Amino acid sequence: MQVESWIPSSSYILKLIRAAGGSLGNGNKKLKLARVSAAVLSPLGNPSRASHLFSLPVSIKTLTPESSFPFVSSVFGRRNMASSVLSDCSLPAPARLLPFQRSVQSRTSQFQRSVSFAWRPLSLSAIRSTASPHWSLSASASVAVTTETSAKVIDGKAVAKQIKDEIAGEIVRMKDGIGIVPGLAVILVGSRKDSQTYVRNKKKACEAVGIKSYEANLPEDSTEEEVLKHIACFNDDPSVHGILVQLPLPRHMNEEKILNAIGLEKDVDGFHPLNIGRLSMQGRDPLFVPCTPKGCMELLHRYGVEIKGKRAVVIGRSNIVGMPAALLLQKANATISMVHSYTKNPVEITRQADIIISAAGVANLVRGSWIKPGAVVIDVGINPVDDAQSPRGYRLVGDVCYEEACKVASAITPVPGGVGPMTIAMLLSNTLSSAKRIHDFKVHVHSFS
Ligand SMILES: Nc1nc(=O)c2c([nH]1)NC[C@@H]1CN(c3ccc(C(=O)N[C@@H](CCC(=O)O)C(=O)O)cc3)C=[N+]21
Repeated sequence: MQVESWIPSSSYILKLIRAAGGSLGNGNKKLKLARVSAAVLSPLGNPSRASHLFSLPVSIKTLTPESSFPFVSSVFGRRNMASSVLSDCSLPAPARLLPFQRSVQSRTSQFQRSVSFAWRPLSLSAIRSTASPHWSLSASASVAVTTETSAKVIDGKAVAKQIKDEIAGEIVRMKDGIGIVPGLAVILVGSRKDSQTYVRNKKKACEAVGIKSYEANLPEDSTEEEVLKHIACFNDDPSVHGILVQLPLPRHMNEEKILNAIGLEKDVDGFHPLNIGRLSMQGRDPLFVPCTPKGCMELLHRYGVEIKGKRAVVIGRSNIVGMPAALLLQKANATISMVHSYTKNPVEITRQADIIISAAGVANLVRGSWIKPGAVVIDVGINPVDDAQSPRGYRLVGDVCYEEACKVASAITPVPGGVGPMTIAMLLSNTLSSAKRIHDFKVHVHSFS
């Protein structure tokens, strides 16, 4: 199955809703408690599948890619965006149909066993040589193994900040050494609010570390040729070391054709098929690794999580996250399984994992019961759920029911503040290493990139 073509069947959506603790059927009592709110994004703006749900007692929103609802399933990209915003696992307990029922005693002992794998209690050697004293301090707090277990929070924001500081230092070194400043060009087509926000954030991040940013904003109705012309221009521009075409592109454009036009040596997103192809081959290395999966791996490394020989499950198989994440994990010698919309027993498979990377784009899909005690959980999902309390009218939640997962996992990334900031840090890192490669500037021993 191609993720691009994935529109979940209504039965799958129902399964997800149930898995997330929602209740859809008979029994008013259950219903009252479940307060399920589901949003189904129809890639064609056609609510046909969603309409099955209208007959059910859940509140459904049908979204189109043009909808003002931001950030829908960024992990899936455009045509494939199908997101169920399900009952929040912070809702009253009865909505959680899959509680963890284990005695405190046994849970503790299981933790002690698993912690020994996840945390070589973070000795300095477990952390990459780039770790600053500041960092090692925060990372060295080991996981509390108490009766009231709570996962260590993998602080993506702090790691990203540290990486950005390292990058800024390297950029000064490069500028002083050879008078070159790395440049990143971002092409944005159309006026999606979420894309505009992402592009703005990338620009700010570039400025903060000393990368020069270039921007091409094209109207929604631009032709493919116009986009290709801009790419050709940036390909030829020696001050540009990285080119990023913000996804998703408008529907009338051929994403593959456009991404293929980016010069391989400037493909800082790592989406070029040759880069992805090399990622999948033994003994080959891509010029660039896609930013989000690279950020996930960096978090695992910096928190001293051993990958070799471990069982890893990746949920979702998009071109930009799930697939490259699985390829990276297997390159790091994990045994990987991929869970997707056709997987018959996702809970059973996910529960075997020592490391879970979830990139499904479905809010609260992964419940506590999906997680093996002591597993490390990386949550890539950035799903908006309505929240009247929030100034934006929504808040972001991950694919993982954080509250439940905290009690089972040994470490977990929060949303926001987990993988998201790492994606941007990796983009800066890829841009810096591109500039270094193009200008043959020596990689600093301690530099990040
Ligand atoms: N060519 C291309 N490359 C991408 O890498 C790419 C893309 N297109 N299209 C959209 C997705 C999404 N994406 C994110 C980057 C940062 C955050 C991020 O920093 N998130 C913050 C929260 C932001 C907020 O609060 O609004 C966090 O998780 O803490 C999220 C999502 C990159 N993408």
